[in-house]
Amino acid sequence: MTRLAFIGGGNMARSLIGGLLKTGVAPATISVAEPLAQARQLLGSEFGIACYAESRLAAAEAEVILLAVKPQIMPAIQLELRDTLQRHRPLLISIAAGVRLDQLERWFGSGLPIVRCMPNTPALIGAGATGLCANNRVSPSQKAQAQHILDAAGITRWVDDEALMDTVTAVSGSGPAYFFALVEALEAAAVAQGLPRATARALAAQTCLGAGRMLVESGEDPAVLRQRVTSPHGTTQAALESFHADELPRIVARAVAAATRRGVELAAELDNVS
Ligand SMILES: NC(=O)C1=CN([C@@H]2O[C@H](COP(=O)(O)OP(=O)(O)OC[C@H]3O[C@@H](n4cnc5c(N)ncnc54)[C@H](OP(=O)(O)O)[C@@H]3O)[C@@H](O)[C@H]2O)C=CC1
Ligand SMILES: O=C(O)[C@@H]1CCC=N1
Repeated sequence: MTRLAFIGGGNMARSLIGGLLKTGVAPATISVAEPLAQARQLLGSEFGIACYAESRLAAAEAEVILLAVKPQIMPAIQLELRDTLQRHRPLLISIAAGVRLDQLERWFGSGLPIVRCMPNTPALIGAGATGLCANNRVSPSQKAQAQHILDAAGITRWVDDEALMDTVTAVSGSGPAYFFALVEALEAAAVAQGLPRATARALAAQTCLGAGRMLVESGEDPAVLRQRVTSPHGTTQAALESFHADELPRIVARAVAAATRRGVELAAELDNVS
C-alpha cells in the first residue's frame, strides 16, 4: 500500500483523509504534518493516523507527499522537506489554489515528479470532484497513483492545459461554497415568507441533494431536467423569468471569472519568492 504523507492537516486534508479511509485505505499508511497541537490531537483521535509537528517526520517514509497548506506557506515547506525530497524523490501532489507547476519545480526541485490538482471538500463523503495535471517527470504509474488517491475522494478529470486549472478551481474547487450560498439564500427567502427556519433548511437542502443526484445519476442535460420542472405559465417559469431578468448566467460568469483571476493572482504574488 502506498505510504502517503499530508503536509498540512486543515480543512482539505481532513476531507481527503476522511474520503480515503472510507474506501478502506489503512490508517497506518497515512501520516500528517500539522503545526497546531490541538489539530494533531483531533486528527489522530478521529482518523487513527500518525500526526507530527514537523513535515520531515511525516514525510520520512512517504512515497507520495500531498501538500495541503495555503499557497503562501508553500515556499516555506520546501525548506522543511528539502533533505527528504533529495533522499527518496517521492511523488509530490499539490492541492494549492493557483500555485503553478513551474513554481513548485522551482521550490521543490526541477527533477521531481509533481502533480497539481484541485479537489473539493465533498471529498469527505466520497463525492468530491478533482481536476489534475502533471509535469513531464510524472511516470504513467505515478499518474495512476495520483489518480487512485484522488479517485478515493470522488470523480477525477485530467486537464492537459495547466492554465485551465484556475478555471477548475473556480468551478469545482470553490463550487461547493456557491452551492451553500444558494442554499443560504433559499432558506432566507423561505424564512422571510414565514416558513420556520428548520423546515426551510430541510426543504432547501433536500431539494439540492435530490436535484444534484438526479443530474448525476440520470446523466441528462441540466436544461432538460430544468424544463421538466417548468410547467408552462407555472411557478417555476415565474422564478426563472426573475433569474433571467437579473441575468443569472452573467452573475455566475462574473463570479467564476473573479475566482479564476484570484487563482492567477495568488500565483503571481509568489512569483518572486524563491
Ligand atoms: N478548502 C477548500 O475547499 C479547498 C482548498 N484547497 C487548497 O488546499 C490548501 C489548504 O486549504 P485548507 O485546507 O482550506 O486550509 P487550512 O488552513 O484549513 O489548512 C492548512 C493547514 O496547514 C497547516 N500548516 C501551516 N503551516 C504548516 C507547515 N509549515 N507545515 C505543515 N502544516 C502547516 C495549517 O496550520 P495552522 O492553522 O496552524 O496554520 C492548517 O492546518 C490550500 O492551498 C487551498 O488552496 C484546494 C481545494 C479546495
Ligand atoms: O478559496 C480557496 O482559495 C480554496 C481553493 C478552492 C476552494 N478553496
